[in-house]
Amino acid sequence: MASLTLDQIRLAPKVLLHDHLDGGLRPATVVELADECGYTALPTTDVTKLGGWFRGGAHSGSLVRYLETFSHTVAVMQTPEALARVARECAEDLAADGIVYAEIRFAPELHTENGLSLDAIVEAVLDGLRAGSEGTGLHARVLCTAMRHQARSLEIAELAVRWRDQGVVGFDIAGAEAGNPPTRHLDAFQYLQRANGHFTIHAGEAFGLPSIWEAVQWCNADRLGHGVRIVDDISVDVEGQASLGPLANYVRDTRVPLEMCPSSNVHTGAARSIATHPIGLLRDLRFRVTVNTDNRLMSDVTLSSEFATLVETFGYGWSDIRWFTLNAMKSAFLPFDQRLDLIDDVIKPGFDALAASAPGA
Ligand SMILES: O=c1[nH]cnc2c1ncn2[C@H]1C[C@H](O)[C@@H](CO)O1
Ligand SMILES: [Zn+2]
Repeated sequence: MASLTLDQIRLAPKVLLHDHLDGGLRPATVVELADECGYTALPTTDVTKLGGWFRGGAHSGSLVRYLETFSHTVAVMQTPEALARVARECAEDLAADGIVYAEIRFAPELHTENGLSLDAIVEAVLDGLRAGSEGTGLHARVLCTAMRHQARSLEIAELAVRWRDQGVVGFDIAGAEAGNPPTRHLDAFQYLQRANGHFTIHAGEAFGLPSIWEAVQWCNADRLGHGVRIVDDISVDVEGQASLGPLANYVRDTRVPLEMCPSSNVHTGAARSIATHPIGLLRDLRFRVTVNTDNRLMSDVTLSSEFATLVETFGYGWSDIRWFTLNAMKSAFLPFDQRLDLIDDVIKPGFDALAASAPGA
């Protein structure tokens, strides 16, 4: 049977849980905003070349080098207008890709260079997302990220709780993983638990099982950002029989959602290739796997292109994309009744209609 095309996948009602606002700018917007705010350190102001530069810098095989490219996007996101524009365009781009629910994350503490307050930063992003989603099928929400090498996580967790009824649905920590374990921010995670808040933790990307173990067993993370290194606790024998260690069993048994970002993992060196990416094994073993973009600009992906790559590599069809999508919607930090409404009224009917009209695989 013919495999699904990118255009077909674009039509599917998809869900995105892991996407960085400062990793998803349009190259033309970076150039225009740099011009407006007088930022002169861009490697080039040629839009095509700049897009290529971000890809080239990001595909370095090192998370630390990958993260260096963000200095340019963050530099041009220092006013309410710039933040709102980037957020509006983000929502427009996700809606155009057929996404019906998205959690967009960013680190407010990175946008204070001109003296903006953390609240003003969140407000501008929420305004932009609202404007870009209007009239589309997209429901956009925000996760406030704290940078794991800094010491503002409790403050950012409090910020997330302060804005929780206005579009912020959770918290995250990101940045260089090695040397900055999740327990460094235990007070923020404990505060969020007392406040009945939700959070995900980037763990098991550039560092292995100890990071995942801390995120799950010390910090009580609701979800794991990436979590690819959970495969280090799984062995597969010559007959293809998998056996799981205690942490892998725990993660699967308790249905901890894994926010997997295959292309980003290849670019940062967390996986050697898409074909050898643990997502294939983890999907077969029925972990609660979701598919995500991470950074659309740096990794040059959309959620649809990411699915198309998986279709090509693993031979996935509609039923697999639907499974990943339902996993993602079930794992969203949106209230249960709203998750259910999107599943019953949008996602299931959408996939049923597509499978009937374009049976592909
Ligand atoms: O994949 C990632 N791992 C760790 N940190 C990341 C990743 N992608 C983006 N970040 C960082 C860089 C951004 O400036 C920050 C907030 O979005 O999060
Ligand atoms: Zn990320």
